[in-house]
Amino acid sequence: MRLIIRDDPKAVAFYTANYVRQRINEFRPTRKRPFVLGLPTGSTPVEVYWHLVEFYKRGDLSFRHVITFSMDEYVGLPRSHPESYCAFMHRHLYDHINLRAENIHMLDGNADDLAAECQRYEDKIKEVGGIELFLGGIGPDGHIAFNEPGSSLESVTRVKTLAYETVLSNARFFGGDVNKVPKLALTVGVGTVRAAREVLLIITGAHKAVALAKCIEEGVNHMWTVSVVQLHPSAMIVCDEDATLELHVKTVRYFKSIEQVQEQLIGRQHIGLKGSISKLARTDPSHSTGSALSPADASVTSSGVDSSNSGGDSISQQSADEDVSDSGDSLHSVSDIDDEDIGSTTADVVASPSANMPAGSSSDTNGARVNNSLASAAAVGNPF
Ligand SMILES: N[C@@H]1[C@@H](O)[C@H](O)[C@@H](COP(=O)(O)O)O[C@@H]1O
Repeated sequence: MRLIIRDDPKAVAFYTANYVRQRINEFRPTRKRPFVLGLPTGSTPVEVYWHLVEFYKRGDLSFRHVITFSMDEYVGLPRSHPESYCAFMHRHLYDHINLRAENIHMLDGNADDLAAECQRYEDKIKEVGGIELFLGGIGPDGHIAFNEPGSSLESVTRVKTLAYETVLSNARFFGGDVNKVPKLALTVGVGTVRAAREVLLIITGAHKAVALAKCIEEGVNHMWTVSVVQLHPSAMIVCDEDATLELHVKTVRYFKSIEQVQEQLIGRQHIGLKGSISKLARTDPSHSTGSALSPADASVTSSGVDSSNSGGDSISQQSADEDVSDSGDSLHSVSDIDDEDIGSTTADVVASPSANMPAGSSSDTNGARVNNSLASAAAVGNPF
C-alpha cells in the first residue's frame, strides 16, 4: 500500500486529480479499450472533480473513452433531488466533460426491484472488463462507499442500511436535519472495490484520523471496511496532515521517507506511475551521503524500494504534484482516437529533468538517508 501525505485538502485534491489524469493518459484509452473509472461522492472529491474539469477544458484530458461507475446512491431520493448522488455527479463532473452519456453508470435508488438493480450493476461492471481504477473516499467510521461497519469484506453491490453515524455526518447536506437523510442506500460492495485493478482513496480531516489509523496500523476488520485495502495489491491512500493525527510518528515518517529515499536512489524518471522500478538513477558511490542507516532507514531499504512489491511504493506520485503543463503528457488528441491504435507511447508521463535529485542532497528531513553500501548493493543488482 502506498500512503501519500500532503499538507492540506487542496494539495490532496491536486495530487489525486493529477494522478487520475496521468493514469488515463498513460492507459491511452480507445473505443475498444476504454478506461473504466469508479467514482465517489462526498465533499472530499469535489475539488478533485474541479481539477479534472479544468484538465479537460485545457485539452490535457479526454473522457471520450472513459466509462464511469458511481459508488453509491440513496434509496428513495428522486434523481432530480440536489443531494442525490446522480445530481451530485452531474453537477460536479459529468455536465462539464466529454463523457458519453452511455458510458455513465449510476445506481438507481428508485428502481422497482432494488436487488435486480444491484445485480445489473455488477453485471455491467463485468461486461466492460472490470474497473481499472476505483477512486474512493471514506466516512468517519471508516466506511468505503456505503459499506458500513460490519459489512462483509466479500460483499457486492446491494442495499445497505446506513449507520447512525453516517446519517449524522450526511445531515449537513440536508440542512442539518437527520430526519431528511435517507436511511437506505445502494452501494457497491467491499468486494466490488477490491475487484478493481487499482484503488485510490482520498482521506482528509482530523475527523477521519482514527479511521485512517485503523486502516493503516491495525488489522483487516469489517468494522473499518476501508481496512480491506490492506489486501489489495495496488492500493494508494492520499491524505492530508490532519488525517494522520492518530498515526504513530514512525508510520508517518516512514511513508514520507519512501518518497525521499526513492527520489535519491532511483529518480522519478525510472519509476512507473503505479510504482514499477526500471533502474536506479545513480550508482556512483561518490555521490552518496556516506551516513549510516538508522533502523528506520533499514526498513526502508528492505521494503520501500522493493520493486517486487506489486503495491509499488512509488515516487512517481511526486509528479502528480506538478502542474499539468509541466509534464508533457497532453494526449487529448490521442485519447480521442477511435481505433485500437495504441502504438508506442509518446511521452513518459512521469519524466521530469528536475526529478533527479543529487544523492548527496541534504533535503531529507525524515531521517532517511542513502549510504555507500546501499548504492553499491543496488549497483550489483541486489534486490534490497
Ligand atoms: N457514501 C459516501 C462515501 O462514498 C463518501 O466517501 C463519504 C465521505 O464524505 P465526505 O467526503 O463528505 O467526508 O460520504 C458518503 O458517506
